[in-house]
Amino acid sequence: MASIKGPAPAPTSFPGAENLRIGIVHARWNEECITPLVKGCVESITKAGVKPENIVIESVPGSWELPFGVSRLISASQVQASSNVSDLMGATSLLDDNSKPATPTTGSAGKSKAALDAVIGIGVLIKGSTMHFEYISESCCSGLMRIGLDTGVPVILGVLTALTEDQALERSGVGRGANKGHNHGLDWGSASVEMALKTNR
Ligand SMILES: O=Nc1c(NC[C@H](O)[C@H](O)[C@H](O)CO)[nH]c(=O)[nH]c1=O
Repeated sequence: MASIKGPAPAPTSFPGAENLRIGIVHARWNEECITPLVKGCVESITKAGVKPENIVIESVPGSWELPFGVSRLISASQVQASSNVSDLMGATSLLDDNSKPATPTTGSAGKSKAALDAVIGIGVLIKGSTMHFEYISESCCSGLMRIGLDTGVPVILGVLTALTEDQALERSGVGRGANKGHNHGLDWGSASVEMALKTNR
């Protein structure tokens, strides 16, 4: 019997997307999954009509740091929008020499002055032999939820909590077998644009 699981098709048009500014903060663990997930996310955000220069990509060491990184990026973009600071993150940038994002930052963070309209937190957690996975997963997901509710800026959950490497690879669209799976980054990108437009009404 075919599975009933899965998202309903995303909207096919996103009027107003050309005015949006979207942030992506991704962890740097399990980059064989992170890289396609970030690329899929950027692909669906630009396909929805967001200008590439309005997509800001930052990276953090791991999923534990995602809530802090997302929170920091949102507040920095709001400061920039209100005070026209030239560099999005200033001296305390999340992005430094040894933390280049999985894909080059498509946006030029210092150029656009609007605050971020939505942010996606992307991480890949793979169960190991200890309880580390459970504690990071719960803290990361509840932290990201809280930031969205506290700030009013939609925060999209882009965290894979996989029990096996194959689960993670397949949900990144790069499965090892004949079934490459589905790149969930595509869904996260569409969700960020939809939620940003719902919030900007
Ligand atoms: O342990 N496994 C993982 C992990 N650990 C690091 C953690 O997120 C954090 O960066 C460090 O504890 C430092 O604070 N981070 C991930 O994104 N995925 C994992 O699968």
